[in-house]
Amino acid sequence: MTEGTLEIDRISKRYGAKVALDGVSFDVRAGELFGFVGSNGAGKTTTMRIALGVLAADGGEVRFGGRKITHETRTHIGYMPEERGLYPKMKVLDQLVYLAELHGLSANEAHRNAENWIGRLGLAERRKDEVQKLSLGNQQRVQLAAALVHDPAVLVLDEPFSGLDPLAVDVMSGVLREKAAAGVPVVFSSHQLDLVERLCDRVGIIRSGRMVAVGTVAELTAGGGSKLVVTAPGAQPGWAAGLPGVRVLEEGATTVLGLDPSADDQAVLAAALATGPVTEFSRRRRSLTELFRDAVSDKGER
Ligand SMILES: Nc1ncnc2c1ncn2[C@@H]1O[C@H](COP(=O)(O)OP(=O)(O)OP(=O)(O)O)[C@@H](O)[C@H]1O
Repeated sequence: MTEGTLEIDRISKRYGAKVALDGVSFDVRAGELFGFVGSNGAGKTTTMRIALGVLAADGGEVRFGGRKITHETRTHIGYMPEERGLYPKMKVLDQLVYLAELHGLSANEAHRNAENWIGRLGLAERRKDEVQKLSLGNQQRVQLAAALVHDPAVLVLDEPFSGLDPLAVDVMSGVLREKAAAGVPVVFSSHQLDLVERLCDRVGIIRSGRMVAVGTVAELTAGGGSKLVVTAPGAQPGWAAGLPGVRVLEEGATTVLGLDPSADDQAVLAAALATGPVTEFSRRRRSLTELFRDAVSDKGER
């Protein structure tokens, strides 16, 4: 299957009277790692299940490479469900081989791929163990291997990082980046916003079944002014009060100032220098976490 963009186009879904998705659209481009974030119950799992085709949308369409996803193209998607879907009593290697064969690989290819991912994901010593006897983190590694074992053209992962230790997070991050670099559109949901900010090329924020922001982290955090961190050891409290477009957010050994887009940072530097030496003067843009709080504030989801 060739490279392409995964397009989620105006999908909607109701559960009875509850509107879970209301015209959700976003693209995950070939070679892109896309972070899908939103509060509990915002609609992430519903969107991903529809993208995979295990759940039917009431409206809208999902396309890959310009074509509507069909039963055949669906087998080219690697999916990691939130409710981990492994066979508890099956051994790790047997399970991966079985899943690869189910996706149409020959016995030889299935074995080769299964052993490859077992090695890559640090599961070599567990390959003959039943899945149910593994720790949760290792079960998750097997689940990732299960999503990858058939060489998918698209990866859709529901909270792949939850419950992983820092080393496993590094392994997972590396594998996802590598797949993206190989031209696979990769979308994953997560509540770990620092990780999403660090890892993803683009991010989409969903709130109550609607996309409220889509873009690179730099694009999304560019608006709304920025912060300046100033350390001027000789400064007296109130040194920055009254500077145009400047709000004092924190004052102490280090002062944190909120700057409106119109504020003149050089005037702030001059005011700081007027108090004596300045040992730190740096801009800090909004973090994804701050942006997220603003984007989803004032309403719970459930
Ligand atoms: N099978 C179902 N029947 C009825 N309502 C459902 C069903 N599945 C999900 N919902 C509702 O649809 C909304 C979206 O749920 P969804 O699981 O997609 O959210 P989510 O963003 O994945 O949440 P979380 O971060 O908690 O996993 C929620 O209000 C949820 O209660």
